[in-house]
Amino acid sequence: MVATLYLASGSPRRRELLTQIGVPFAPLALAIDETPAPDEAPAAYVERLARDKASAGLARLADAGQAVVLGADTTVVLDGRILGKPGNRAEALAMLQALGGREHEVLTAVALAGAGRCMARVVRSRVAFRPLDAAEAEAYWATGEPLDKAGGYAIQGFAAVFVSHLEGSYSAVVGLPLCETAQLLAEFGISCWQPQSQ
Ligand SMILES: Cc1cn([C@H]2C[C@H](O)[C@@H](COP(=O)(O)OP(=O)(O)OP(=O)(O)O)O2)c(=O)[nH]c1=O
Repeated sequence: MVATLYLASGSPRRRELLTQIGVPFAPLALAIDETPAPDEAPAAYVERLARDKASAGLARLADAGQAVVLGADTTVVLDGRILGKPGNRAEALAMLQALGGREHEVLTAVALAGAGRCMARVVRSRVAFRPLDAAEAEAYWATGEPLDKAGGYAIQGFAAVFVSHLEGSYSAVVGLPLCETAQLLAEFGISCWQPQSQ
């Protein structure tokens, strides 16, 4: 019997990305503390959060024996420093100014929990921004896009005009590495490209 997949995420991007590869799922709302531990390395941090989201989601389900839960986490890393979601305008402007004219990393982890195990993958991408001035950062803030995005920007949105180079996984930067996600799903017997009626 094929397990039911649950997506433990409030991110509309993750819902869209999973739908893009033809994987049906049920949404699962979760609240997880996303504070990094002291001196936690960025890759360890995103993997821990993705695993926590998947495991906490599974623990919430009555039919956990038949379920697989997907959790994911994305963070931006500049000079080894984790840039989470900006809490306000000043933080967003500072992040954008710091990212301008530089290359940074985007780390996304995806984890699947079910059938007594939890498997995770971490995907690392490099993104370069062209230089941007204070007025552009301010104008970008005014679009409303930065607030709920790691690093204060959305590559899939208006911030695309800042991105001069990308090396790695575009879907991972948006929030879910689709190649690695499909491989993990296959480990749990869940295929992609499923007909919509299923
Ligand atoms: C860098 C970048 C991040 N993001 C988003 C992806 C994630 O939604 C968000 C990072 O925060 P996350 O904590 O990874 O995810 P979330 O809080 O939105 O959703 P949940 O924890 O419930 O799964 O930033 C973009 O949409 N585009 C980008 O270019």
